[in-house]
Amino acid sequence: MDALKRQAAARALEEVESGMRLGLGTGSTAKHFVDLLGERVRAGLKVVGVPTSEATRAQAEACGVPLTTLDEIDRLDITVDGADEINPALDLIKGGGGALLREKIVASASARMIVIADETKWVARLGRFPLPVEVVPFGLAATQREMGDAFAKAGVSGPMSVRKSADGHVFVTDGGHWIVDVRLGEIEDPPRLAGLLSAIPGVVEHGLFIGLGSTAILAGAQGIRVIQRP
Ligand SMILES: O=C[C@H](O)[C@H](O)[C@H](O)COP(=O)(O)O
Repeated sequence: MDALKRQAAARALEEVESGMRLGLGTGSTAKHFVDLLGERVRAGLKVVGVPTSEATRAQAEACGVPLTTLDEIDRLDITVDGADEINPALDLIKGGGGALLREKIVASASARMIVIADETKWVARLGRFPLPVEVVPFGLAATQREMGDAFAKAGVSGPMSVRKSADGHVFVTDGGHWIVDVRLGEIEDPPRLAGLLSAIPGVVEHGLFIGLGSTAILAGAQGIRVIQRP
């Protein structure tokens, strides 16, 4: 599986040209991209990156990829990032690694978002992967009640759990927030659910990426598929 992730990352690197401003994703697949990008940078490629997490920042710095921020430049050419699920509309579930907030800000500031993944991430309908929802710790129970109402309006339901780290403590995002993972099963109308969740005050962001993915690069046993958003 790791070899497939690296193949998808290598194919995405073919889209990168000198002078580009890049969004650098987070997770085990995006990590391959940053690694391969670092090799090209050390060989002379001129790019600048905006990392989507502190983990990616540390990796990019170690690889020698020059970094900037969205305060210093206004637009990015391409963001390359992984996903937890990808559907045929190239809508995504992201946030399995907890980086969804910065990932969405960076993808939104990019002319193109290239999603890299192994074939197992491709699904007919989003929702098998628990939907991550980033929340403010204050008023958590009230926020979860409103989330439950939003799920009911969107025709889905499922148990919610506050994400824990391996050490048993509550997982805290780079932004200082918590993540509620929701096991919904198939989501019939992801754009509608995305809108309902975004309207809840205690929800900082959610892992539904609607209309952001431009291209998906999927690596599988039969080779690589490149899919453009319809
Ligand atoms: O928060 C994490 C990100 O959304 C990741 O891009 C996503 O979870 C996919 O990660 P991986 O490539 O490790 O499966």
